Amino acid sequence: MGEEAHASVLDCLGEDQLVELDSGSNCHQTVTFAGEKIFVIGEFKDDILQSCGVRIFDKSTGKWTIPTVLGSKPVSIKAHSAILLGKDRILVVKQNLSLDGCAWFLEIDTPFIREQRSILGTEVVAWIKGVIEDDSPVPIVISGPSGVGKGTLIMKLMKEFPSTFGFSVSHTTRLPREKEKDGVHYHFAQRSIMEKDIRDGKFLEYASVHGNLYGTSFEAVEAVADQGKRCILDIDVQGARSVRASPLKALFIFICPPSFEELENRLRSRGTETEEQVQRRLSNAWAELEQGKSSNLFDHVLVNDELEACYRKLKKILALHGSTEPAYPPSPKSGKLPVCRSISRSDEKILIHGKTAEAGTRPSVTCTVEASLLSGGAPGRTKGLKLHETSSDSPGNGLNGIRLL
Ligand SMILES: Nc1nc2c(ncn2[C@@H]2O[C@H](COP(=O)(O)OP(=O)(O)O)[C@@H](O)[C@H]2O)c(=O)[nH]1
Ligand SMILES: Nc1ncnc2c1ncn2[C@@H]1O[C@H](COP(=O)(O)OP(=O)(O)O)[C@@H](O)[C@H]1O
Repeated sequence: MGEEAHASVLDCLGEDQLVELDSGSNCHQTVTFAGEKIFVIGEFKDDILQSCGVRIFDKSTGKWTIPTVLGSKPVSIKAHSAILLGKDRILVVKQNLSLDGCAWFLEIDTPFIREQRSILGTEVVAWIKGVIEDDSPVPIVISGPSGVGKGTLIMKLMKEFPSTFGFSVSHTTRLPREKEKDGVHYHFAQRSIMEKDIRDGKFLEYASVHGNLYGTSFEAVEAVADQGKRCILDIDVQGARSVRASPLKALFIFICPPSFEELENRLRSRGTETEEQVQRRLSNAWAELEQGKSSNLFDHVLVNDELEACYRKLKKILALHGSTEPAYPPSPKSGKLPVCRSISRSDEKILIHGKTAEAGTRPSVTCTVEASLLSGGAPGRTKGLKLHETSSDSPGNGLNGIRLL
């Protein structure tokens, strides 16, 4: 950060909690006060990529720090407003016109940040993207022992309903099988790189399965949602448990074999594993079957005996009739958020003062955010932004109520 910007920040000390360095619609940096620290968010001339950056000024030491930034950050954050929520995170609202990607959270002192600070020995912050919650059907988690037919059932579903379902492409450290393609079946990764990405908060869940590391990145799930499709995750029981514990709502389905002998037959006849690997998968299958059938983790347990019969049951659970692709409610992501001008606070509510894009239709709009509803979450984990219409005077673009969950 240049001397000029330093001076501007220091000039702001003692003023209100939120101070915009460059006032007006082209504000490039905001300053948020959090105890002894001051967080400057925006684009900095000295950042090579000119992407969104964070600088911290510590009043007690009088020093500036460039923190380690975790989570995927907003690509550009030229015009935005920011406000401190509680003591541990900053809400950043970009002046996007589209609802998707307009709201971000910067974690500054959550338990996760404190832990990372002590591990890394540096200042740490983490970005979380706010996502618009809509009424789209939730992702589907499919688990079951190796060789039970998960992949076969998922393939059938995606073939019959190509516009409805999308596969979450996991990362794995295992070697590709003959017909597997990188980026399609899995992202085949080096262990050290995958472990670093896990540390950097890029994974929704991960687990060590049959001696290899497997994980679902946030990006994998978001890529499917961005295509407007319902996401299918093929993950093991440990992964299913992690997803259950995460804010991602999902439907959990466990697939069982008709017998252990049949599972062994299928695994061997698939011919993709060495004898040693088959043995390992079979011995893990006992525990997986035990957990899958006895825990309350799964919403449905399906026995994959005769393939077509099992597939029909799966379609029934997913409310699919015949081969007609279901018509899902339109996503509000295409809606318009009033251009955010500034944010303020009133009791437990955060008010986002905006202007609509179409000049003359509605000169100013205020969105209300329930501050009390903001809590928890790991870095990279998305938060729900619930939109509700609060005004009936402009039905066309009346998305002027925001609730953050
Ligand atoms: N936790 C977790 N498990 C995964 C993920 N991707 C795949 N798995 C599970 O890892 C196990 C082994 O997968 P794979 O090597 O493809 O063998 P297969 O199940 O026999 O086809 C299966 O139980 C998968 O469901 C993931 O991203 N996370
Ligand atoms: N209901 C079924 N009856 C007989 N064979 C099946 C059935 N379902 C799947 N298979 C076969 O079993 C093998 C393992 O299935 P796969 O889908 O790869 O399992 P998973 O993904 O659970 O490891 C494959 O060769 C597949 O064709």
